[in-house]
Amino acid sequence: MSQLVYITTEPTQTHLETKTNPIWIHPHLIESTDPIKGRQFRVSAPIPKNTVLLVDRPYSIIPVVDNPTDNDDLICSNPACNRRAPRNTRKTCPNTCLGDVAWCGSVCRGKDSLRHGFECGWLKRYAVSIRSKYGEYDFGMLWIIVRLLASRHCQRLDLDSGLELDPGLKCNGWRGIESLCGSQETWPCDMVKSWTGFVKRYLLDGPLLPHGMSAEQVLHVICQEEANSFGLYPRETGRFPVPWPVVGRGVQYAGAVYPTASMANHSCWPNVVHKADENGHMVFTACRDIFPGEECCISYFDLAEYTDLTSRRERLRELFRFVCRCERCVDEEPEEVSEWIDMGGFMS
Ligand SMILES: C[S@@+](CC[C@H](N)C(=O)[O-])C[C@H]1O[C@@H](n2cnc3c(N)ncnc32)[C@H](O)[C@@H]1O
Repeated sequence: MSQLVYITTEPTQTHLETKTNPIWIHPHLIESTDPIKGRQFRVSAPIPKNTVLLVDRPYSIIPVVDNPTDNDDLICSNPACNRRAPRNTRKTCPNTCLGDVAWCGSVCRGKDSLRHGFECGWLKRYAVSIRSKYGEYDFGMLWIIVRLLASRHCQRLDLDSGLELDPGLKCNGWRGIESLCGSQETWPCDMVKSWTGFVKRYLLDGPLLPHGMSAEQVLHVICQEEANSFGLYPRETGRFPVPWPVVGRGVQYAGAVYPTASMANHSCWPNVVHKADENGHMVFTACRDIFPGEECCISYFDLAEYTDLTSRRERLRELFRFVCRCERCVDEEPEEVSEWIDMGGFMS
């Protein structure tokens, strides 16, 4: 059922540093489909430990920091940069739309003017009130959606946003966003209802947000974003067995949607670790030797924090609403639970 999709050259330092190169995929990384998990990555030939398997750039990325004015972790808003914007050298929005919006310098601010122009009025009008009314999580979710729409806007105008489509890569650009899993059926009715309200209040097509999509389409994008977005942390996620002494992945500094990296399924015994580089590009690295035909999985959470089967499954249920069917969980589960899940039951 698997097909070879990606043929690329070997990664080079120059490639990893190039901002216009949308993504890099190891030639032995292939896409296939699993009847339960959906799309997945597999390898077609042996992959030695420590090999870089994927470098993907975000289609939408937002900073996630407390007190942006005091924080050196704020990222540059220019998608072609996304480096840290230290407080003493950063440039802010002349329209003072939001303290979390910054650029590492005036060159990046100038290059990002079209993309930021799409979000600026919306942020100025709604950011403070959404934050105070609904809190940081919902504000972040809505801002990621606005930034997805902003990237789509730039891509449609065919401007040099650094997000241009490569015809050989079906997961890149807005087409990649459209291919993400997640729909109204994935999420409980009360969440979908609340998101429907958000769309009507804050995300409708209009002069403030000229995206040309219907409310139903925007709601679908939220359902996809919630099933696929990544938190960015200063240290890698997914080493197992957990090294001793335990070193956590650190404090989240950004949230992002990666069209290709989103194809990776979760395992509680992952063979791939993931971490964003200094440009916010998501890098997948083999954390052990991987054999031909094996699935490549990352961990969606910090394995040092959730150790037993129940807490791991509960975490995934909370975050993504699925029952983990990775090798480790299936091995650890009592037989009657396994039969119940196979019959379509859901763990509560
Ligand atoms: C980020 S997407 C991964 C790619 C996805 N399989 C696809 O088809 O696009 C996350 C979704 O994949 C599925 N998934 C990922 N890991 C899984 C696992 N360990 N067990 C069961 N389903 C899994 C769940 O449906 C989850 O909501």
